[in-house]
Amino acid sequence: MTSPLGRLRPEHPPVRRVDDLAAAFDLEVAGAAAPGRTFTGVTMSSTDVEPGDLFVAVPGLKVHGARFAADAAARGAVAVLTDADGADLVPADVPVLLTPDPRALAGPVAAWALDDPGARLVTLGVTGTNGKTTTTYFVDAALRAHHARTAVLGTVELRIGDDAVESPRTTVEAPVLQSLLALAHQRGAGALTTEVSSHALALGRVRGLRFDVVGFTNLQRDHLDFHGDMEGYFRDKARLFAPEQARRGVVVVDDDWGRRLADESPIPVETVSTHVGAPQAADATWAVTEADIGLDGVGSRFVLRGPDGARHEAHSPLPGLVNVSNAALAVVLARAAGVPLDTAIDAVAGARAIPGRMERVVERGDGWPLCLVDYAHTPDALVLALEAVRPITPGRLVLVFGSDGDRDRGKRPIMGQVGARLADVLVVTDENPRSEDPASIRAAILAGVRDVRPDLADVHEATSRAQAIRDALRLAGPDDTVIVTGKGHEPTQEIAGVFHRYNDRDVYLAARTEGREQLA
Ligand SMILES: CC(=O)N[C@H]1[C@@H](OP(=O)(O)OP(=O)(O)OC[C@H]2O[C@@H](n3ccc(=O)[nH]c3=O)[C@H](O)[C@@H]2O)O[C@H](CO)[C@@H](O)[C@@H]1O[C@H](C)C(=O)N[C@@H](C)C(=O)N[C@H](CCC(=O)O)C(=O)O
Ligand SMILES: Nc1ncnc2c1ncn2[C@@H]1O[C@H](COP(=O)(O)OP(=O)(O)OP(=O)(O)O)[C@@H](O)[C@H]1O
Repeated sequence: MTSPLGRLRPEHPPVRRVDDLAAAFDLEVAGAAAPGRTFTGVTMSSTDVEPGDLFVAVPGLKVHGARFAADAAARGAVAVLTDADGADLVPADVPVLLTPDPRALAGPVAAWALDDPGARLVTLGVTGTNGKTTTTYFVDAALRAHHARTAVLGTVELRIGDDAVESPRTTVEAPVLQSLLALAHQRGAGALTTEVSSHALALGRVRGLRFDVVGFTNLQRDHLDFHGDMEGYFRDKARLFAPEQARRGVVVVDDDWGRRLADESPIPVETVSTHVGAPQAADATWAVTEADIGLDGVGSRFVLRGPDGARHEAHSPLPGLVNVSNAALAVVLARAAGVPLDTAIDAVAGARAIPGRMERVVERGDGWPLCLVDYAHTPDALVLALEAVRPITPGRLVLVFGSDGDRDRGKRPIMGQVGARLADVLVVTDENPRSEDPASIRAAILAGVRDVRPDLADVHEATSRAQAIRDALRLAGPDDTVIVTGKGHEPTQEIAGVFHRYNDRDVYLAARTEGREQLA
């Protein structure tokens, strides 16, 4: 992708005085005097500093950002906001604003500097372990049907209207979020939706923005290295449902965590039950009361019962029951954000493909199998993905997969077992080996495959991911489905510390352009 969003900053930002900032946030000014000094931007990373910026130096998990204050000043930073430890590291000629917790203040200060851009458009945030990306794209589809232009931020990309850049992470740092809100407003967007990761909530990346509506998908075991235990993980997620962070919320109550969040939420919430026949459906504000998985592979039909008891026919445009959950949540979120219900239902039904999320890259026909890309990179997600694809596969299900290096080793044989149990033909290959030996990762996966399929029938191994996809296409017939999982939209593959440009979708498309006879 090129960079049509430029520097991710608004044009002609307001000019702010450093001493006005100090007065507004009751900050002590140390170091060099600041009278008359002005700033026009805020950043937390010295490498992103532009002339005229305020540099927010936070105590990091690895290093104190103030170590880079001299670098920031050399690039044109006019003042530094930091804590007492950081202040000692700032060059004497640079004004310092002191706060005990600079990370917590980064968002509010950036919002103040840009005249609170979040208040000028409708804002939505989606959190939860799984389904954030999918739900934000469904919500965005509904918002697009109601606003002339929208923005969507998350793991896949940072998009305003039709301009997009690759995203550095699921939720950008607080000053970047505020800049994007201002830029989106400047470019005529009426609404912005962002994924909100648990890391973002723990590290204050959405502070300073009060969302109009926030949503919760589900909570499953993940990221416990960072949050400590499930209780800590839940507490961090629940921060999004605080009065200073959001006006109202929508919570999927399919799991115990969602029910607890709805019970304890200090902001008003609507609840959504998405499992047909679940006991909580009776008390939920909204409930999915019927769901038929579409056998055409295009998605599912479902019925959403509203708070007044009315039944609404709706559709999820992606396969699998999880996407009925995501679509139901998206419809209710969009309605809470002001989109008429019927408009939201129609727009979600027609949502366009989400990069790397059950993405149909090549349609079945002309001798080609149906070719999909999905981001499933955990055993649970792989089960869901393969179960969703089975009903739309008249022939054999061909799976191309691997597992990440330098990450959870325990899941590798489990991924192998899942693949061997639920797919017919396996091509085991590499994901992002990072610093590990790719062959030993594949061997760990194959050990799991062997537990289920000791003779390794229809099991193949490929040392290059692109070759693995081509092998799968060669093995697949027109009634088969090929699904490549694990990397989704990712534009690179990390091998031995080097990021190589690589994308699963591109490999499918290149093969189709070359023609089936060239696949050998
Ligand atoms: C665990 C975690 O989230 N760490 C975040 C944290 O890093 P840190 O505290 O270790 O920062 P540090 O490296 O010690 O540096 C301290 C400060 O010095 C600054 N610095 C550093 C070097 C330099 O040259 N100049 C400079 O100014 C840094 O910008 C930082 O502000 O603060 C940094 C900046 O504030 C973040 O960039 C960094 O995110 C890292 C890159 C990251 O990968 N985070 C992942 C885990 C993450 O946030 N993931 C979630 C999604 C999770 C999911 O659902 O899958 C996400 O939202 O993407
Ligand atoms: N509602 C859901 N419940 C459980 N699993 C889901 C749900 N929605 C999607 N998934 C599975 O999780 C995987 C990731 O989906 P998605 O990218 O939408 O989630 P995410 O929360 O954005 O995750 P990530 O932050 O890793 O991108 C998909 O491959 C899908 O198989």
